[in-house]
Amino acid sequence: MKVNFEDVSDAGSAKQAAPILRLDGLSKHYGDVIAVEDLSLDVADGEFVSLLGPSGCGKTTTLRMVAGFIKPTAGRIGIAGKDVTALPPYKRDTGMVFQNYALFPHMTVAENVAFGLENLGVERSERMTRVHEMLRMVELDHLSDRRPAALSGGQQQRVALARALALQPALLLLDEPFSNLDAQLRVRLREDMTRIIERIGVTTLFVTHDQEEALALSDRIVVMSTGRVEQIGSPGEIYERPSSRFVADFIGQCTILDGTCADAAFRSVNGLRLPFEAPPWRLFAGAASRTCTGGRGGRS
Ligand SMILES: Nc1ncnc2c1ncn2[C@@H]1O[C@H](COP(=O)(O)OP(=O)(O)OP(=O)(O)O)[C@@H](O)[C@H]1O
Repeated sequence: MKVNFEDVSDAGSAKQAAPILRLDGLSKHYGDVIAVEDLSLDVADGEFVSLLGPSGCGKTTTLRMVAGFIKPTAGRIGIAGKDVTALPPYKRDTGMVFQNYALFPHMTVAENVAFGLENLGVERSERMTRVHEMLRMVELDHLSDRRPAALSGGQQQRVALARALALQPALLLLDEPFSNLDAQLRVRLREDMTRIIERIGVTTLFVTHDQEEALALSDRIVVMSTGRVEQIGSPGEIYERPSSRFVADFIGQCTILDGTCADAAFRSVNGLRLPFEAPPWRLFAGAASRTCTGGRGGRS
């Protein structure tokens, strides 16, 4: 898929419904290692898109190029109507939540959430209003004076989300935010986070290697393998019409007969063997406040 990059700068004009994120031919090579190769993608306003694939497929490199922490070898990145390819992270209008929370240990919860706002020059009273609004949203207002070490993993990750959202970013970047949490907490935090993200309506790019998570949460999924895009589609499309053996294998461990996923194939989800008609997002539909039509019910 190739995109025309020229109309990104029209995002503020009346004629567009320009994407919030546009990647055009994005590549990253480390010598002979191809981390990401020729990735093009548009993410619409309010969309929740997952980068999904096995370890080493280039998900994190892609997210970090979008955030501005890694310089692409080739290609361009547009965010909210601006070519940001050459801009530093703090000028990109993104908020990021990392796998390991990345909170400042010497600061209180409120100070952590306020930190980015201070850097942006938001004045004190506005800063305090936004900090408490965000902490109320993640239900941690009562812990605003605690330091991160006195919080559980789930609470720390909610602080990290509050910190990212306090910046009111055009694009929220989530780098495996649930992977350090135990299974039960993971599901609970996932529900909380997706409810908040949906309420705010912020456009989100989410990195995960967890098929079930991607199927349950996403409007669209980008399946990657060895730096390349294998398929982009809604959870329903990816699950029911995998475009390659790799996608079929990776998404559902379905049985492949004669090169196609056979109708009789069964998929394994949480140790259960499910027939094709019971796609896994249905298992999460209630938990993740989703409809049963696939992922987030498709806002696009
Ligand atoms: N600084 C680097 N130097 C050389 N190779 C790198 C570097 N960073 C990443 N790579 C390689 O680029 C490829 C993509 O890495 P990346 O971290 O993006 O994968 P990933 O899909 O996020 O994997 P994981 O799920 O394990 O985090 C891998 O083969 C990795 O070894």
